[in-house]
Amino acid sequence: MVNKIGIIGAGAFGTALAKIVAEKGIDVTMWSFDKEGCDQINSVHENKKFLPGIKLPENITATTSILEAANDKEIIILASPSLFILDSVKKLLDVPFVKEGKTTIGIVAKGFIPSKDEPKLILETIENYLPGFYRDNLVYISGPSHAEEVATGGFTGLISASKNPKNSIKIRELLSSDSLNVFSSFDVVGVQISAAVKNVIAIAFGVLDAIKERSSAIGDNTESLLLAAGLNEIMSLGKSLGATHAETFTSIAGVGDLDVTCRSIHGRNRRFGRDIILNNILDNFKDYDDLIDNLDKLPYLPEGAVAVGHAYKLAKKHGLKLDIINTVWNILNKNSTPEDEVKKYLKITKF
Ligand SMILES: NC(=O)C1=CN([C@@H]2O[C@H](COP(=O)(O)OP(=O)(O)OC[C@H]3O[C@@H](n4cnc5c(N)ncnc54)[C@H](O)[C@@H]3O)[C@@H](O)[C@H]2O)C=CC1
Ligand SMILES: O=C(CO)COP(=O)(O)O
Repeated sequence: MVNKIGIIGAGAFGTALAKIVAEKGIDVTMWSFDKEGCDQINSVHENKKFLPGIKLPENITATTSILEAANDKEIIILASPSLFILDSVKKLLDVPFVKEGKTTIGIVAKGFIPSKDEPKLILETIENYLPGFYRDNLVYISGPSHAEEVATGGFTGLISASKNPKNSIKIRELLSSDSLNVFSSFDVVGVQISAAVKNVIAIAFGVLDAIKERSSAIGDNTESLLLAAGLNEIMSLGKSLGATHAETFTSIAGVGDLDVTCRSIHGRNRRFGRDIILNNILDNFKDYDDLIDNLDKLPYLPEGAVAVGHAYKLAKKHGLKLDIINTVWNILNKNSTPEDEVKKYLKITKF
């Protein structure tokens, strides 16, 4: 029986998972990037910036020392956003328990990692940094799981994907609770592609959703069309990159997460798409690079804005015509107006 774990990253999701685990009587040490957030978790038992209004159990403690959070823990969950995950992994390399392979590592970040040749999946990148014995032993955790609902006990399904079934079961047992139902999968590639690309589709969905408020040319029918087409793009890219199980895309890791990210009021990628239309948010950035360099100026993190650049490159490399990914890429690069890009995608002339 595991009695203490480390969670690297004290954002909304890391905190929500910490709460689920701590309520089972397992002590949780969280690594927090920011000192103020760390102090708040320890003093008032709340993560006011990333998960406000949620009282945290007292067996969750926070620290700004990765060593303290990760050493001597049988399981570590990496919950930094995809943009920063590699920095967190590099810091883990000095942790004796990690160096000696004594820990099982789960990862929840959704996105790609840039590399010289072509964008890489999170697990394969992390494996290359960690000692060799972690190869094929990491666990990827995904599924439709907005932190706000996980933290308040909203019934949620998750997928625990690993090439090593013992490890996926270990994470499944750690996270399973009255409100969290966790399933195992071997398809680490399919699950990761689904998680990264649904964020891109959700930006397109948000754009459409905002236009829907202004025009009867876009309705629920149009949005479902986008969802179905989006799932096809996820599947095409997934198959090209080595997804092993077709069922991944019809599971909670595929269509489930796509649906919640597109439709939930908690969805940040959807919100970003809506802000593009309703608040002209792209006017604040010179170009795509400026947007990516200044993502931290937004009040929320739309990881799909980063993922679209990677997905666009991968689609090109694999000779895939993925129209929604192209549309979001064109919108963020301001190749024409978002409305014109949507018209082009739908092959219509006016709203
Ligand atoms: N929020 C959600 O509902 C869910 C999130 N996820 C995934 O979990 C990962 C974490 O997302 P959230 O918890 O939502 O993040 P968040 O947006 O709530 O928090 C961002 C976190 O990043 C930290 N941070 C900022 N700059 C940093 C840096 N330079 N280095 C390291 N950390 C830094 C912040 O201190 C904060 O802890 C993401 O990849 C996301 O896709 C997965 C499922 C659900
Ligand atoms: O992955 C998520 C839900 O499963 C969170 O999606 P957003 O990043 O769009 O909020």
